[in-house]
Amino acid sequence: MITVSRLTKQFKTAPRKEGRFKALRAMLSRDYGIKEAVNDISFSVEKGEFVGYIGPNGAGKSTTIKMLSGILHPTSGEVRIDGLSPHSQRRQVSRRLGVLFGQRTQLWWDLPVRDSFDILAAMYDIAPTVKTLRIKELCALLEMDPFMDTPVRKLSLGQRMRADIAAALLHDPDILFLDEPTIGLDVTAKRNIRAFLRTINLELGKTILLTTHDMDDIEQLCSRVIVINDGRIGFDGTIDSLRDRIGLPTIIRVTYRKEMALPKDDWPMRLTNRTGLTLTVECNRKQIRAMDALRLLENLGEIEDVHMDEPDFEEIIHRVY
Ligand SMILES: Nc1ncnc2c1ncn2[C@@H]1O[C@H](COP(=O)(O)OP(=O)(O)OP(=O)(O)O)[C@@H](O)[C@H]1O
Repeated sequence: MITVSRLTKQFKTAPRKEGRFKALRAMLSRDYGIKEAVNDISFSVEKGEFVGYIGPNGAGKSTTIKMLSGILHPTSGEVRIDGLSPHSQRRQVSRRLGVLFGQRTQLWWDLPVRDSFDILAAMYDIAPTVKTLRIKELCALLEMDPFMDTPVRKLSLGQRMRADIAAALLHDPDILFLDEPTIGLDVTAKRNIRAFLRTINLELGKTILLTTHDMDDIEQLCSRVIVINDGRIGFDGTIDSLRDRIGLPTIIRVTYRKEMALPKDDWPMRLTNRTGLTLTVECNRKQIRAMDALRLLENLGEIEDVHMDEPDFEEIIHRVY
């Protein structure tokens, strides 16, 4: 559905510590620097996938999304959306694509939400009956009724984000590019938006590429994660395979009913603490499966309680960056 082949984007950058006009002259001459914002990346996304596209600040995420949606032209390489080029076949591609940049709104600031939707519907040539039905559905799903007649500038951030998501879905695209859809939202608003995105992915089969700095978004929504760092892809796979690759330990705390035996030296886990009848061990999922670890712990005595802490996802991502 989405194919990215050897995609590169270079930006010209003015030399530093130059005056304004010197910098301009440098841009026009050959005396400028080159920033490789995206450097030879390739990946493809199948229909119905929910992919997290993550990386530290300045890694090249927005630049990629802009090339994928036809806003920016690649320096080299190719993007295909359903076999079409987002740049040369922009109109056809835009019918299949919904794009959201969470930091900016695509709605008209001074107009009521309803009027913004009307303009967008006209731009996408949506028939009036279809438009009415779709707005009604989106209104119900995103609970927008209370603010449909409010000017966009008066909406809370959570309301504005819901209206923007509805705007991106108004023409019923199959593919969604979401750049920071939960930025700045409170816990409840985030939870509601995640639930909505999960529904449209699972029940309506929308293909979603999500850029976010919120690792809970990724962990709760994405079946696959692509990590970009300094313009290059550093990882592409499932969250579980990312956990395995980084290899942070799972921590298991076991409380026994009565005095237990202690592990032998050749144990495949590390005993980190013993307090009374409680043992804390670290095990690496690459070396031992959780079920096997529990079996070994059972051999030491009768277990009363088990607590298992998976490595923190933020910590895993921190190691990848
Ligand atoms: N128009 C431009 N001209 C010059 N450099 C640019 C331009 N746009 C982006 N860059 C540079 O390209 C790099 C990648 O930027 P991009 O906005 O894609 O990063 P990002 O991963 O989206 O970052 P963030 O998480 O902070 O939004 C950065 O170093 C940025 O400064």
